[in-house]
Amino acid sequence: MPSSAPLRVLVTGAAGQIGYAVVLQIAKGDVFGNDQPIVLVLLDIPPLAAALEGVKLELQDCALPTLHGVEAVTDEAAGFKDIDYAFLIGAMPRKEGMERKDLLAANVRIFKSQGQALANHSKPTVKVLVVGNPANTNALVAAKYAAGKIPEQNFSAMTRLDHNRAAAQIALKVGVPVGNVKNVTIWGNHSSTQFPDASHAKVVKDGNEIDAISAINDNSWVQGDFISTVQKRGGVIIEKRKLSSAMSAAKAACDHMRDWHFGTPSGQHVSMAIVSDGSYGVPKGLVYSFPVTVDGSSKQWKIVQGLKIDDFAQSKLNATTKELEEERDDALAACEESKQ
Ligand SMILES: NC(=O)C1=CN([C@@H]2O[C@H](COP(=O)(O)OP(=O)(O)OC[C@H]3O[C@@H](n4cnc5c(N)ncnc54)[C@H](O)[C@@H]3O)[C@@H](O)[C@H]2O)C=CC1
Ligand SMILES: O=C([O-])CC(=O)C(=O)O
Repeated sequence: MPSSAPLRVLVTGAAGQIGYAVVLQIAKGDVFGNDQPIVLVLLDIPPLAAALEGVKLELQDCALPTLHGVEAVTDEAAGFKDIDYAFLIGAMPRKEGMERKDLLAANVRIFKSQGQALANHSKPTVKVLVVGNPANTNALVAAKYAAGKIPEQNFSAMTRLDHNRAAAQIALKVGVPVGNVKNVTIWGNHSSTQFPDASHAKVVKDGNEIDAISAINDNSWVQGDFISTVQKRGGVIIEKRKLSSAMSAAKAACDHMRDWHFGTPSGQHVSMAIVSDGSYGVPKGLVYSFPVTVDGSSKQWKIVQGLKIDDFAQSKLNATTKELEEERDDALAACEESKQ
């Protein structure tokens, strides 16, 4: 039987397509465990109040022992009150032919306002995952507007979907189940400049753990199709579904938060976009995807240090850094213009 006090978990955009896919996984214990009670707080915009209420009713109808309460709200102050974890998903998705940074003007205001709401209403220990695009820069904005109240280390943006996509591509190439692949890395922005890096990954093949590079044995693929497939996967899904990834995005959000809550398995790292501390020469303050390990008891992440970066990798790191600097400058200018 559940014993500890319920965690308050906020999902924004809960009436949207990722929201609908994510809430069940959170509510049934996939993220915080089967013996951790939770109260789910669902936030969306006022025109979606009825749809949100419908999601709340369905969650009640799931009869889940871990779900101790569901609140459906359209007011930020109520939504952010005393929360322990925030899945910030609510934002406009891109359509065919757009880059994620084309969403900046529309979405950045949401994250400025939610940064302020976090500062004013949430627990100072709250852990924040930004999914809404452009995710890295939205997280930078939210962290900036919560500064002084919520430590910047508590903010992250989602590159776990890219990480999962990269592991899946390696598994398909080598012919092993995806569970046999670990330690891929996504560097930089959740955009087409990201650098999916197989060079530190390991694969279990025929019962032996070996370097993914040896198992793949095709360097032109590692430096070519592997990278471009992962970089462009979101766009391909939109082309085919006419909607952006939702099932896989929801699963990745749950993976990200589960590892933050419980810690990463020994000997494994995952990719999280977090506020750069200057590691690997990435300018401090950019929200940049790094290889990280998480200690489950302190819930603190650490950037894996000392990975070898060759000239090829460095040029990729530099390109995604440049894009993030431009996004940051555009976002901060847009925040200055919005007078709320
Ligand atoms: N980081 C990543 O890997 C991924 C990010 N995304 C992004 O996630 C976001 C959500 O995608 P979908 O669920 O497919 O979109 P959707 O359009 O189905 O749902 C978005 C929901 O957010 C709500 N919303 C808008 N403004 C809000 C606000 N201020 N407060 C609360 N809710 C608000 C909308 O009313 C809508 O219900 C998009 O920006 C999309 O590009 C999508 C896939 C992967
Ligand atoms: O591509 C998009 O716009 C949605 C997304 O972020 C992804 O699927 O990675």
